[in-house]
Amino acid sequence: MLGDHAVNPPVVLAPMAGITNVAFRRLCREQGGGVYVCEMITTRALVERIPKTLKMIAFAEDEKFRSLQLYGVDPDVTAAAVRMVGEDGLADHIDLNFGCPVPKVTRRGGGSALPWRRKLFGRLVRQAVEAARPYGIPLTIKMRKGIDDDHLTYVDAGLAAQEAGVAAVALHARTAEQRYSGLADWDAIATLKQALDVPVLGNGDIWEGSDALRMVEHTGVDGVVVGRGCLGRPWLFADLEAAFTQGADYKPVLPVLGEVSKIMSRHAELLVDALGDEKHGCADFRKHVAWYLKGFPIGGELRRRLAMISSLAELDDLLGKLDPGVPFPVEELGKPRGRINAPGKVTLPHGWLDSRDDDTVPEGAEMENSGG
Ligand SMILES: Cc1cc2nc3c(=O)[nH]c(=O)nc-3n(C[C@H](O)[C@H](O)[C@H](O)COP(=O)(O)O)c2cc1C
Repeated sequence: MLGDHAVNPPVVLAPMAGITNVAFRRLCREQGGGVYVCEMITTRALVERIPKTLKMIAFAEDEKFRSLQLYGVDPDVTAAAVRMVGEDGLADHIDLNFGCPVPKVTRRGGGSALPWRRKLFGRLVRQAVEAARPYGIPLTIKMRKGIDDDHLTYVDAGLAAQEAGVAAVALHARTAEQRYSGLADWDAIATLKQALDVPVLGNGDIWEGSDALRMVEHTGVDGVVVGRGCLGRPWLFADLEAAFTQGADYKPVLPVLGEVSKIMSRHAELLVDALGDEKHGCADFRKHVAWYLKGFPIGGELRRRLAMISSLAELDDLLGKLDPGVPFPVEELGKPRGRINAPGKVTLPHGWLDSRDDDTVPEGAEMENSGG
């Protein structure tokens, strides 16, 4: 379906803006096999060759299946971006983002707002697939259930994407209104799987290997997409591989604090390497500290100093103060982490919900900046 897979069914690292850069992808790849998607790239910024955007699509030389997520609203700009990826050989797989719920995206009609405008959505996906075809690049989409419970789109959008010729469809089984709150609706994933012939990937609330097994059993999906579960736990990919290889007999391998420290150190080193210097690498690493240490009994002062590190030597010095033998806090298993924000009304362009069949591109729809 998507390149060669070391793991069956395939495991995909969900694109996460600000997280899934070349350093984090390498860290995860060192743990297990899978498809690792880079941060979201805005189509307009790509076609305009904005240097910051081009830098974001850096792949490591040994990254065999280079996977890119594009965000666009205008079918012509998106098709141009896809052609550019093909012509310049920038990636081996393109995913289109129809899941982003943040106001700066949905108020322009993008991300999770777009599938509601079914003609525009269909045209965009069709043009993108056609643009990717000559280069043999598989194109997938990632979407939410819909805008809210009264405006669900996932079955229609899945069918339209299938007709347009996508290689697979991923569903984050929440509405945009839910953001990251509540539980993902795995029944919706099962419904989509029943409705489509192309492979369906399930996304939402995989915190442990056992969750992935349950999702596959419950929904029949062809693969799983994992987001927040690997924040501070890149070894989740080793667990997922073990779970899919060993089935119900699998037992998670839980690292002691000394092993977590080693992974933290490695992550920071990779970030310094990827971002060019200690200042930027260490600043980027700070947001990961709380995720790595969640639940471990560590004093507040040490935790605070770790979250403010500015050099690798300082990080190693502070990590050296931790007791390496402290066992993994098992009470944290299965608990949500990362972004868990409350539901909120979705900001949409004026009159968006009243005209499903309007296929004009909203004015100012294409964003200039990638990420966020
Ligand atoms: C920090 C963060 C950034 C995200 N950025 C993107 C993004 O750029 N593109 C996208 O399709 N989804 C993005 N997502 C959503 C995830 O890909 C995923 O769909 C969501 O977290 C649900 O999966 P999970 O329950 O495994 O976390 C982001 C999520 C988080 C937490």
